[in-house]
Parts: sequence; structure tokens; C-alpha cells
Amino acid sequence: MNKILITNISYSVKGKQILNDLSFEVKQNEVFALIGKNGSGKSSLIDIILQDLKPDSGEVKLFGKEKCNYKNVGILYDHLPLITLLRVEEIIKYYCTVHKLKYATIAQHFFEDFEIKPIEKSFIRTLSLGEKKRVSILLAVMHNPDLLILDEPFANVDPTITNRIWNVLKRDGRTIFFTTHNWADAEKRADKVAFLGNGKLIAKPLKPAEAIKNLPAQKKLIFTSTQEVERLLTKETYYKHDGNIVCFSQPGSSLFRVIAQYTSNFSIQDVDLTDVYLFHLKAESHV
Ligand SMILES: Nc1ncnc2c1ncn2[C@@H]1O[C@H](COP(=O)(O)OP(=O)(O)OP(=O)(O)O)[C@@H](O)[C@H]1O
Repeated sequence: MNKILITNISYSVKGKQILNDLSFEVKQNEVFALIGKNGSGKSSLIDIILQDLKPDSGEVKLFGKEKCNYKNVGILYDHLPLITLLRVEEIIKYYCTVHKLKYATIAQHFFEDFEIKPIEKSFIRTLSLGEKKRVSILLAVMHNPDLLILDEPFANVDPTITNRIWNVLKRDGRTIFFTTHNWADAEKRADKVAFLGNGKLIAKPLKPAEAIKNLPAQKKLIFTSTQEVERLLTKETYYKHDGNIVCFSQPGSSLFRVIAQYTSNFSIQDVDLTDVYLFHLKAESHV
């Protein structure tokens, strides 16, 4: 069963195509990461999923329905839902009233993991970005929704408490759809990753390890792109990025020796999700 079903969504703003015939699903109990560069349309898609934006065409279903009851959804927008003149305890109490919950119960279940006690009496305007984010994630999850839709949940959050918060979010096999710029985080936390580029998914949503395994090799050789060195790459698979060539290569390949004759300025690294994204994106746009 799916919790989010996106079918043929297209969306443009001021004549600029942002999303182009996008389709995918997020299944029950899945942690699904949507990755994409700045401006690739992640937040627009979240606004469409939540019916804050109307797409040009296509359909979104949550819990199998076009019109769903949002009581069972926890939402973290990129703009945090915080009223700056309130204290932290006041906004939490406000959300308790909305969801008919007791403040003491929320404090007992969440305050330790979200480290709320030290900031409970603080005015929201005085909080750091990371503290505001912690409070906002708490507001999204405190009513124990089945589905969380989170835009950049862990940007600015101290990595030492990210794991603890993540465990709370995942409790009871909750379905989570999140966007992120943190590729390593997506690799570590998501059951599936999807890559948004040029308004489309640039590869089928896959388990992060599977997406990496499907690359042409598990090592990459990175060196400055010159015409001379590029001429050597007759059989190799590579992409160009930021003035560098990123060439997929098996360990022990003769390519390492050949490149070493031309330049000492190269590095050998394991491939990761960034390579999945850039490799497919460049293949798609024939760069
Ligand atoms: N009201 C608007 N007018 C003009 N352009 C817009 C408007 N809203 C969004 N855009 C453009 O749509 C594109 C997608 O924006 P969106 O915020 O969805 O991207 P994003 O992937 O969430 O970016 P980021 O990672 O930086 O948060 C961007 O190029 C943005 O400039």
C-alpha cells in the first residue's frame, strides 16, 4: 500500500517549467529521501503534495485519496511554523490545544530527545537556527502522525542529536518523506532515494546501496579536465563536473597508471550518491 502517490505532475511558474511529468510512490513504512540541487523543485513538490500549490496537471493522493484528512500527517515546511514573539512552551501548548494533547505528556515523551528543557522558557526569536528546527520537528511529530513530510529536517541541527531525533521520527514504522541536501544523511537513513533534476526523477527510486552498486564501478578517479587527458579516455565511463573529470574505474585498473603519467594531481575515492546524481543528470542532459 502506498502513502503518497504522485502521478504525472507538471508544474510551471512564470513560464518556467519546474516539474515535468513526475510520477512516483512512497510506500507504507518507507523512509523516502528526495534529493536535488538548489532550485530543482523539491519545496514546490512538497507544496503540491500538501495542496498549497496547484499543479498544471497530474494528481497527488495521500493515503489513497485525493482529499485527505491532514490530521494524520506531520509537516515540516522550509519556512518554520514559529511565531517569534511566543516562548517555546507557548507554541508547544498552542499545538497541544490544536491536537487535543496534554503538555505534560508531550514533555515526557519528547523533551529529552529534542533537548527542549534548556530552551523551554526562551522566546522563539532568540533561538539559534538549529534550536528553531528542533522545535519545528517536534511540532510536526508530537501528534504521532502516520506520515511525516519534512523539508530539509536536519539542516542546521547538531549532528550529535540527529540520531536521537531520527529514532523518534521513525518510531512504530512511520512513513517518512523528506528532502535533503545532505547526501550522506540520505544514504544512511533512507530506504529509498529519488533524484530530482530538470524537473524529473533522473533515475528510478532505489535503495541507496543499490543505486550506488548500479554505477559503472565502485571507485572513481578524479582529475582536472584537459583535452589531452580526455583523449586517453576511449573506453572509460566518466562525467565532467566543476572542471574535473570523474572517471569510474575498477580497483587495479591500468587507468590509474596512465593518468599518473599525465598528472600527479588526482584522487581515488569510493563512489557515493553524488556520483549517482551527477552521472545520471549529465547522461540525461547529454552534457
Ligand atoms: N513564485 C515564484 N516565482 C518565480 N520562480 C519561482 C517561484 N517559486 C519558485 N520558483 C522557482 O522554482 C524553482 C524551484 O524552487 P524550489 O524552492 O521548489 O526548489 P528547491 O529544490 O526546494 O530548492 P532549495 O534546495 O534551494 O530549497 C526555483 O528555480 C525557484 O526560483
